[in-house]
Amino acid sequence: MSSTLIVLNLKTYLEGTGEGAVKVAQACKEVADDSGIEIGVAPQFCDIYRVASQVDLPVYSQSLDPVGAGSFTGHAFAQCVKDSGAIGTLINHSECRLTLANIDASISAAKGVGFRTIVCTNNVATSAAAAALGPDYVAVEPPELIGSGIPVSQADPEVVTGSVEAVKRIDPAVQVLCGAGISKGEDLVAALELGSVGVLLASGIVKAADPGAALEDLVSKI
Ligand SMILES: O=C(CO)COP(=O)(O)O
Repeated sequence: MSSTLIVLNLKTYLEGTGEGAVKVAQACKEVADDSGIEIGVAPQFCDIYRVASQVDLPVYSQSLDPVGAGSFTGHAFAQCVKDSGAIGTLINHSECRLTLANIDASISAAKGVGFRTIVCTNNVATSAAAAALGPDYVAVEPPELIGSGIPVSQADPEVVTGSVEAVKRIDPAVQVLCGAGISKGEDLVAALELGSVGVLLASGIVKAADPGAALEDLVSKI
């Protein structure tokens, strides 16, 4: 039985010097501690160090580049992201898409530093393709539902069940998350009932008037 995972992607919703990201991460930690459910947070690169050094919570980068040390201006180098305090990374988010070759190379770079890898996909076919590259998780998020407030579990349950089936067929060790429009307790329950092991989410929590209360609601039904 896989354990439930929630990853909160902060995207570029929060301005300032990281205080907002730390505050949301603290709310995640409180809810994780109270509920026993693993919650991770993916802040902007510039906030990783601050969040990871102030909050005892798994921190992910929002992407990672397939580069080593050297002349790679403007890239996110896995070792430095790790040294900043991250334990894993999103790869190929819909808002930060990569070529197939670079998804593969980013997974290798991430694994090279012991990172947990979450490859985002947009449909069943790309979920299957991502599974063939051997990440820890595939997170299926239909782009048209991202930020819509309409949960994928309701609007497109087949993309979740189809991804779960396809991924299992390709590599049973890869686990599936789903995301897009997830914000409420019933959305998380539905996501789990569709066979995913958790959710990747953003606006429903980050933009809520009280992110802590929104997180409490998210975990309230399991
Ligand atoms: O893109 C997402 C998480 O990575 C989903 O975003 P929303 O939760 O805002 O729909």
